[in-house]
Amino acid sequence: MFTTVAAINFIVFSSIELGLLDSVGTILSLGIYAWFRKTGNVALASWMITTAFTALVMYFIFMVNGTANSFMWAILIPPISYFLLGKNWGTVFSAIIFGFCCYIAYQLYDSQPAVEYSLGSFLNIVEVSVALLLMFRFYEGTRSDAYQELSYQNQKIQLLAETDKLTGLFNREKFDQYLINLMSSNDRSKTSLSLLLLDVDHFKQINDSKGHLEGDKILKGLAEVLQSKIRPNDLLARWGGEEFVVVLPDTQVDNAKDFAERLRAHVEQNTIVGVNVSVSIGVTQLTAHDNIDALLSRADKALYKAKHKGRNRIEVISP
Ligand SMILES: Nc1nc2c(ncn2[C@@H]2O[C@H](COP(=O)(O)OP(=O)(O)OP(=O)(O)O)[C@@H](O)[C@H]2O)c(=O)[nH]1
Repeated sequence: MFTTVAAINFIVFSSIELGLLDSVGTILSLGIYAWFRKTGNVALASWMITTAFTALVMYFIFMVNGTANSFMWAILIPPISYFLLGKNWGTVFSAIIFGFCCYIAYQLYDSQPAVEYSLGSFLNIVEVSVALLLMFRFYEGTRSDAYQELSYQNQKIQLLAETDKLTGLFNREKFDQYLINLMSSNDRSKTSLSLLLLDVDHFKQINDSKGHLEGDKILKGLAEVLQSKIRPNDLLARWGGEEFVVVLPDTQVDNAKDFAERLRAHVEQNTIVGVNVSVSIGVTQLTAHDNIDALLSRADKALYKAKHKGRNRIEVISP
């Protein structure tokens, strides 16, 4: 920008002084940029640019004594200083430049100069307008890029916060949240909602004989099997350890029992990553007066019953 303005001043106005001033601006900008590329010191480069630009603008306004719409150049200081130095120093630099303009304007007011409108006045308006336009375009670009990046990172954090790392299923927090929402949604889904609590049998023995890593693979494999068996509206989550929970909306307990039996049989009849495993499942249904704890406690009792009765089976506790 300085180079263009310097050329205009040298060629159009034949003004050595203004041309030199803008050449100093060009040299300073290039010097600071080169220094920044070498050191990567953003903070100091921002200070140097803002200070140099503010000083040059003040000197220019002083030199032409506020004539020819030279005050326009002061408008560029707030966007530059706020963007590069932040809220506090942006305010300081803006106050300095506007205070300085008021001072010069006050002198002019006293001396009551003739109103003049020259090619210089016009070019000052054009140059500052173009600079402002480019500056705000750049700011908006960086703002929307930052916003997009932030949204993306937020989504990632949200996903991490509600996902179980090993299986990729929803975790217990997400499960709680989902169930609370579902239970408060409407009465019909409230009372026809069933829940399965599923636990791998003798998993400690599997871990002991095959190793913890193999145990992890089995949990992952089981999660995939369960996921492939549920409906799109059902929710499968890892309850913790070797326990999984399945929420079946719009499902009466008899249907939930049949589904649980099919799941159990499927696991029994197929190997998971080459290992024979079995699961026990506790089944129950939500009542109109249940809260989450009461519902889960019933499912847990049903699961305990299944374990107690020999494992690899399902047990139902109806409300
Ligand atoms: N590999 C692996 N093991 C886990 C994980 N979470 C819990 N476990 C193991 O799961 C086993 C659960 O053991 P128990 O609670 O005694 O239950 P169990 O051996 O399955 O016996 P029953 O439930 O009574 O049939 C423990 O050995 C835990 O270390 C995990 O993320 N990965």
